[in-house]
Amino acid sequence: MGRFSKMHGLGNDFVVIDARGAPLDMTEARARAIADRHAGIGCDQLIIIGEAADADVSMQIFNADGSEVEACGNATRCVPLFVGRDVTIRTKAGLLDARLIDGGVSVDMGVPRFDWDAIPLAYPMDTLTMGASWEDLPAPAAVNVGNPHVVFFVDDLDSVNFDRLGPLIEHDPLFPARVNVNFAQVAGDNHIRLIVWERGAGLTRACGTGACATAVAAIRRTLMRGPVTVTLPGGDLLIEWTPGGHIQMTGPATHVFDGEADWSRF
Ligand SMILES: N[C@H](CCC[C@H](N)C(=O)O)C(=O)O
Repeated sequence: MGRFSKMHGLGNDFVVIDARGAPLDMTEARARAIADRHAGIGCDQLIIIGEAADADVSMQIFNADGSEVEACGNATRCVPLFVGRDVTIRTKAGLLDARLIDGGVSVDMGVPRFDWDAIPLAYPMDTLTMGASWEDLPAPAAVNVGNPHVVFFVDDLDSVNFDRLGPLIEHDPLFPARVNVNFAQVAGDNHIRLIVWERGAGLTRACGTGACATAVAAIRRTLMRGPVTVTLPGGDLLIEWTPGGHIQMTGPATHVFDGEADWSRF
């Protein structure tokens, strides 16, 4: 039997497995089965905490479709709560520092990247205002914050057909690694409303890396100076970034319950 914790960051929910001392051979199929909300435990992402030679812990991230990915902002905020102290985390995207603060967690999410081949895109293109369009959406920005994001700034977020445009753009051949699709509306000085169709998970109640990518794109486009409050369906994140620097993301993390499961059954 293996122990796990059910956790979430603003409603973006996770099954977090402690594999320190007991490495777990996770496959895409097994991750998909665990994440399944009908036949499994159910989550947006499956998170495996392991040992690391160069950090306090390692973190593996699997989307609900089973795909293993590089970064997950909301889950990164859950790790210090799970471990019980401030931690440096080894991820596929690099080393991340996460520390407990009054009422939440603050994470250094590293330096964003903007080159077309760092997003990645299938061919060279400006990533501040992309030369690509989908139906009546405006030209987006693209940002890599450990994982790939495309950001559309729209005038009326509530009029966007997320369920149609989300998967259409996620799977567009312009994005050889697929992409997380961010629909953003400027809501005031240093305030953005955001809804994210996540790569490998669909619409979620929050996306931490999406909030980072969107705030960075807004500052790059001089729509605001920051720090930026990003309001997602599940609540608010504070994103701080100045060009050339690291992104600092601050927000809540929630532990819901602990459980046990026989992973060989999935
Ligand atoms: N769907 C993302 C991973 C989870 C990101 C999100 N849950 C967050 O909080 O950053 C991807 O495929 O890159």
